[in-house]
Amino acid sequence: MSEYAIEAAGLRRTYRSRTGWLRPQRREVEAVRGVDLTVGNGELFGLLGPNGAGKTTTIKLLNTLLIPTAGTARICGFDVVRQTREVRRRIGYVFGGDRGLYDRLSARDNLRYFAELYGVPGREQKRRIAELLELVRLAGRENERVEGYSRGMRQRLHIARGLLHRPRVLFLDEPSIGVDPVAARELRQTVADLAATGTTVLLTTHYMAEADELCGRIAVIAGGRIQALGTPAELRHHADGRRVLEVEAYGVTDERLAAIHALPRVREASLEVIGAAQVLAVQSDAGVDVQADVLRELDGVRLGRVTARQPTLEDAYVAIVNRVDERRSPEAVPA
Ligand SMILES: Nc1ncnc2c1ncn2[C@@H]1O[C@H](COP(=O)(O)OP(=O)(O)OP(=O)(O)O)[C@@H](O)[C@H]1O
Repeated sequence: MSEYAIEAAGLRRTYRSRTGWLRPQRREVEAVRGVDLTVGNGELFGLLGPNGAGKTTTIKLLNTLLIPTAGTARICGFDVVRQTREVRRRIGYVFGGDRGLYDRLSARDNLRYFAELYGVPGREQKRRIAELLELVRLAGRENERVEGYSRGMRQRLHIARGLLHRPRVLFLDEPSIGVDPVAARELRQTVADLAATGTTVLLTTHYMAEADELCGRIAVIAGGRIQALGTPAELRHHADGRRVLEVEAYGVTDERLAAIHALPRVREASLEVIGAAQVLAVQSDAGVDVQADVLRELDGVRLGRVTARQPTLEDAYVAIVNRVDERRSPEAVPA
């Protein structure tokens, strides 16, 4: 058995497309710009990054759905371009959202159908399906039609589907997208249980908290490149020596956020929407108090609590990703 479940070296992918009708222009988007990565057998590895960072493209290169423009990748030692069949036998792919299941069928019948499709031998099907229903905590609900399932239950059923043929490596692309917080917690439990069975999991997510809770190591990807890679504790160091001012607000515009970010002693400024409120997090160097400057920029905006706190992993993530935005070359170049 290969030492690594996933290996990527210099992986690149450029999309070429045409835009415009009257004066068509060829455009190239370098979605993945040289990714080097190794994931050990049985690891639960997170790929984290903002929209358009290149996460899905990276996954599709690794799971043989896209061919790399350059570079190589191996799954369990098999080359994703030259040994696709060997690779496909060893991988499962589950993506977010709730398409791809048969609503009129029960969970069990969905799994039976896909087991047939994936060539799971008849005598094994029953046991495997029962095992998986147990793993994704749908045992007891397996005879109900999927149309009555919540999003979280559907997502867990998707995971079961992706595991029917006992893949060594499971790609989980944004599993918690559109799922409510309680269901997301159940989903995280399923992913943790799955990793405990020894399956290697590559998980992509927008949510740092999710990656922090689940993953042994995380790669932060932005602008098509890995910007930082390590355990959650190691990544946290990217915000060492910072302090964070947190302001609850209602109605901060993009312009105001940009103005705060541009303040001379501000290192980062980010905005998160939590229910009806916005939470503005402003990073500065540890010894620097930017509160007065920030509040001046927020003049006229309704504010709630203002607190100073130590940086979290989320702040480290913002620092890593913003660093990229600042020095980023244009993403699309006319061909
Ligand atoms: N089929 C395609 N044709 C052209 N450009 C594409 C295509 N798919 C993705 N892109 C572009 O490639 C870049 C990376 O996209 P990708 O979907 O890999 O990012 P992502 O990190 O998965 O983002 P998200 O979190 O939004 O899904 C983006 O700029 C995107 O617009």
